[in-house]
Amino acid sequence: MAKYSRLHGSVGLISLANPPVNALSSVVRHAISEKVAKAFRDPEVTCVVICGENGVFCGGADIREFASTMRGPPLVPMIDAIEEGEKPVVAAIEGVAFGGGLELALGCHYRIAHYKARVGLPEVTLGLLPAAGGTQRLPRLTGVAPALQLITTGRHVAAPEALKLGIVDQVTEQNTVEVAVQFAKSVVGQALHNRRLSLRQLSCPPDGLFEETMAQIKQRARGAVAPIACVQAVKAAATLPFKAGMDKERDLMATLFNSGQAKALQYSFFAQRSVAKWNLPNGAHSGISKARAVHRAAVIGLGTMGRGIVVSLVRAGISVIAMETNEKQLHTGKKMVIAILEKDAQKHNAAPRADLVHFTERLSDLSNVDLVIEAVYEDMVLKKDIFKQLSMICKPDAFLCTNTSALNVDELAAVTGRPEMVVGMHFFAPAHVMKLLEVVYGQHSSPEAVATAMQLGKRLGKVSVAVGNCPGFVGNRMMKLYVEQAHFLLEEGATPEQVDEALEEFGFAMGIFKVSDLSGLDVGWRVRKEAGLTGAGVDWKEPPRRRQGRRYSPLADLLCEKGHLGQKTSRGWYLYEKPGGRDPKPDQGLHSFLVEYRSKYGLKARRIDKDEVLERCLFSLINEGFCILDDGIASGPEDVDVIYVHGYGWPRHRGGPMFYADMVGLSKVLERLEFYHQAHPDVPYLKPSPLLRKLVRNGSPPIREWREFLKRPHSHL
Ligand SMILES: CC/C=C/CC(=O)SCCNC(=O)CCNC(=O)[C@H](O)C(C)(C)COP(=O)(O)OP(=O)(O)OC[C@H]1O[C@@H](n2cnc3c(N)ncnc32)[C@H](O)[C@@H]1OP(=O)(O)O
Repeated sequence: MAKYSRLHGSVGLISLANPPVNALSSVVRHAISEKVAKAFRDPEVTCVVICGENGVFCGGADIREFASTMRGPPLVPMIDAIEEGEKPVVAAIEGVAFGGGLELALGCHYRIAHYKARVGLPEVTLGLLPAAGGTQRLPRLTGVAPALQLITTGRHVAAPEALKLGIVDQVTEQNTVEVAVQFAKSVVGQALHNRRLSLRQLSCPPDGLFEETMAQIKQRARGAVAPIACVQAVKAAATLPFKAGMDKERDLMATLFNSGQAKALQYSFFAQRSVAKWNLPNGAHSGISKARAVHRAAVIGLGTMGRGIVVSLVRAGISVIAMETNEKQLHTGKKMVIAILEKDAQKHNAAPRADLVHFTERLSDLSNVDLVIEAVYEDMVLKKDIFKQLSMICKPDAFLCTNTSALNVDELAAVTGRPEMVVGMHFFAPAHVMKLLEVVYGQHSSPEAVATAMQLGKRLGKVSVAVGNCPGFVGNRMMKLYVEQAHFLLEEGATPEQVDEALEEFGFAMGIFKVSDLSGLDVGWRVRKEAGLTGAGVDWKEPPRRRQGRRYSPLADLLCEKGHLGQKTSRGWYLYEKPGGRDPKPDQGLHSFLVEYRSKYGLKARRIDKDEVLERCLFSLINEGFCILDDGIASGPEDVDVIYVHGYGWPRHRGGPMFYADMVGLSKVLERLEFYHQAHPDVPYLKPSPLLRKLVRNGSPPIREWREFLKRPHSHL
């Protein structure tokens, strides 16, 4: 809704009141239309100010309404009516003016923003375009190039930048509404013609701007259609009269609005918010569990992961003790951490925050920290030794966290005298860049420990998801099967290029073999050795290409044995021009190696099409996602999807693996898994999960109803 009052006798003040973000629901749109008409009718009112209650102007259209038939007055005529009015209307922007909120402000004749406010048109991130005149008015205000950049990326800008771009007329550090009211009174009687953006002429955009932008977008959008429609709409602003541009904007929006991509992106928006409201099988949940403040933290191990974690903590203003026993690693780690912090400082024109980090070789220096994150390499014996020592050295109420990506958190907790204070904090490399954090609760982790790790993740700017303890947790447990299928496809006749091409066409930023070359083939090799799948622990009585009773491909192990570890050695699944090279080229040597390998094991190469690549790789991963839900390791499909979108390069416009399964149709996923399981009985994880079967039996309910089919958590609290 929106409230109306009269200030100083002549100023009509309309306040949007729809907490928490004053979204433009049908009720709000109705109220705004009514209040604007009332102010325009009132002969005592000479000017109008539109603001939002509770320090937020407006978070845009109400996204929840998109799933049903849109009711209430549409935005376009409402905004047009404001612009056409004969009394000056001023938008007083606090907090945010996003999407329809900014479009509403663009319909006003003036915009005053608080210096901390942000404005933007993020519709593209929801699979849409700004269809309430945003694509037509913004270019007329800022010029075509800046508008094109903002609309195609959805980037938000802070008030000072908005002022430079001409989006707002004034920025204030004082009470924005009061400043806007005074401003509105001061412009009464001035001509409004020039303030109506729809009447402004656009200056010619630079030559080739649209072609270049379109080419860049096609390259980086990975199949997303909304950015392309955004370019077309802005081009219409630059080439057509306002009214015709509005028609084009409306037509383009009509094609996007009901698209699968828009549904996926809107699902992702809410999924990301839902994971913050975590709940555990024992009944603990975010609503009742209090986090403890972390003032001082420590990171053990200054390899790639440790360094990134230190940087993330410092960026959040937390003082850190960075501990590393290897002198050379300590030296290199320190240099790299300081270099990143200095680069940050340069970027923000501020002093480096290196004073927040203390580097040490002594574990005993950690006696007074609130929370420790162990980030040494994946060796259970080493980690146990560290946790035993930490348990004795750290103050009794310090949380002990491990950055393990797959090892048993309970086993580590068991060697400490405080298992309730132990949780996993699984960061993704590079930790100062990647958004995802899996917070792994063990059998004994206290709600306070989980809440503290989740809260710390939020403070570090991460998307944190609480997950249960099992080998690989959620992300890596699913990933393992996807990687295995890709290796099997090579055995059966595919090349790394064919597999990667299919995955990249699907929307992954990089195919699985390119990712493997980038991270180093030795990472998985070490894990497989630990698991007894290769190296000294193997039971050689088993037939070749079988381990622990099931199909196994030793292809990656053989490459590792040859020293082909990926980019760092210039050879892996691809060829690189030099060690550390980034540009993968097909490797004829690798192709010959595959031919020899198949011939050695009597495997007949066959043609494998893209559909099979996608089904084998993605459906096996999805099937494991259903098992994870059934096991209670993730509390809902949104958790799995958020992990895959933010940590594993799953294309956001496809929502995530579980959302994708819903889109494809659960019965189709089940039918294809049954087919592949029959064809490959020695791959047990292709057997459809009981949860998937149960959902299909129950008529394949939409994803938002899946939680009703999961085992209910039992409260032990
Ligand atoms: C006819 C088609 C027209 C389309 C034009 C549009 O306007 S499309 C919408 C464009 N707007 C956006 O994309 C903004 C989305 N929101 C945000 O970026 C952020 O929520 C925020 C406004 C910057 C606030 O961030 P903050 O971190 O403070 O809070 P949350 O993100 O946690 O949000 C709080 C709750 O509000 C819900 N919510 C936010 N925006 C909307 C919205 N536009 N519509 C509906 N609901 C919204 C959000 O889901 C949170 O809800 P909870 O139930 O508390 O989880």
